[in-house]
Amino acid sequence: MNVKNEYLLGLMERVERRNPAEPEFHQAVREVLESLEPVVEAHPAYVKEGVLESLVEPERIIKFRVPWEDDQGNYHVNRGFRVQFNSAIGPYKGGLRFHPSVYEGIIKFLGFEQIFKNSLTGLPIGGGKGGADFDPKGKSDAEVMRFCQSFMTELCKYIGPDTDVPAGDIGVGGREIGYLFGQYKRMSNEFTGVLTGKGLTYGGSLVRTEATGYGLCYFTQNMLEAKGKSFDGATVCLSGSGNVAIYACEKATQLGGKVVTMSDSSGYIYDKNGIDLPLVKQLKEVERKRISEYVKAHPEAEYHEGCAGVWNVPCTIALPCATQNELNEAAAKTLIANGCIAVAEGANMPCTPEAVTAFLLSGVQFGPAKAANAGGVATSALEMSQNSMRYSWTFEEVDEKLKDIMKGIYTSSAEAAAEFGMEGNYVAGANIAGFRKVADSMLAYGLV
Ligand SMILES: NC(=O)C1=CN([C@@H]2O[C@H](COP(=O)(O)OP(=O)(O)OC[C@H]3O[C@@H](n4cnc5c(N)ncnc54)[C@H](OP(=O)(O)O)[C@@H]3O)[C@@H](O)[C@H]2O)C=CC1
Ligand SMILES: O=C(O)CCC(=O)C(=O)O
Repeated sequence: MNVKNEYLLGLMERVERRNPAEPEFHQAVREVLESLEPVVEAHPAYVKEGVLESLVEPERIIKFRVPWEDDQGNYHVNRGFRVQFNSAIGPYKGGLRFHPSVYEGIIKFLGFEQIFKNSLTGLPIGGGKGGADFDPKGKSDAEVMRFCQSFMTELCKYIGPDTDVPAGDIGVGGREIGYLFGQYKRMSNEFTGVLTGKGLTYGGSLVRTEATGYGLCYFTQNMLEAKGKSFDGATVCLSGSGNVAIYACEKATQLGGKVVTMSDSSGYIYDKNGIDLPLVKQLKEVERKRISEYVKAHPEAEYHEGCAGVWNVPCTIALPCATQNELNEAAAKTLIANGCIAVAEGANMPCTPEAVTAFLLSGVQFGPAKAANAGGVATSALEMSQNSMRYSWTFEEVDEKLKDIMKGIYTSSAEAAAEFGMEGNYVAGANIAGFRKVADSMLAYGLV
């Protein structure tokens, strides 16, 4: 770990020892602890009163069996998780991921990141995350429904509108949230804002679908403006073709950029004329097909097997929006050599630590996930507010609030970095700004 502070070195060693074989969780904790070195030295109470030790330990981990039946009558058992990481500043809040790669370490890394991200939004939401090692890909709607109902039959015992409010993430979109919400309502006999990302007919918020991708572009726009730059005329490379990627593509295009790539876990497309987004929406949101199908309608575009190659395409702005550790040091160096000036993380932790270091050292503006993709959870918190008020804001009202929140996140990250002599380092700035509000609340509570 890149710090001299003995306490932080010891704490990191303890995290690795107590959470073996969870490299993603170690990576997320290491990055935050590195950023906190100057804060801890300036404020010894955070160490003396055990705040940091508590912060790296989830308040609660729920792990459960999810039995379900497929359309052929075969039985399956998956594993479900909810990590309720930190409720110092509000009810646990964070998405559910359904993907075969899910295990406890992935959910812990995501839940840990969520603590700081949620704090940065300025809204009263704690950090949590959940999911299952279930793969919705290739399953029928009926199979997904049965899985979601079984998952919620257990999860409903531990969540509630003032306790823990899950939402979507990889593999959990509007369809899954509908099935999950329906089952919660049935089990609890209450119509309550217990999930976000709900459909507009049953308590969802306008802009929540678009929010993570739009917010990512608003954050990037703030970052670019600080250097007198903008999206206008920029070539943009995007990875992923799910919820975050689709709406990042839409907003980047509206702001004057030309998005030329998108990907899925099989490969990527390159369309030098700019991505045909209505086609991608049809393929991905409606037909649930592979991104390779794009070139059938656009033979002038290219499809390449292997998603990592997307970063070889020259661009001015790169927005990784697929998954963790998808952009490594070699890819970062290629982007830098090709003239990329800004990278902002739509996915959670998509850049490896070595890639982040390469960007920071070369002067590429870098927006870390905790700050750059916080628009999704911020709009979820706005959905919670609307549910509590039994009221709905217009699209324009929510979009304005989202813009203000992203500007606030940019400003607090930039100011915290500058305060500790790391101007322009938004990684350190976001970690410090997100940490302080949570840590000061924990100090106020005493040892709990
Ligand atoms: N949805 C939200 O509001 C938020 C999401 N995020 C983060 O954004 C990222 C994307 O989430 P979201 O768009 O919601 O998820 P979706 O399930 O809608 O889309 C995920 C996309 O990423 C691709 N992908 C998934 N796993 C891999 C992999 N191992 N390698 C390459 N590509 C992969 C998928 O391809 P394929 O279909 O082939 O699997 C798909 O294109 C995640 O890191 C998530 O945690 C962050 C903040 C909020
Ligand atoms: O909207 C939410 O509550 C969850 C968003 C999320 O999972 C994330 O920010 O990674």
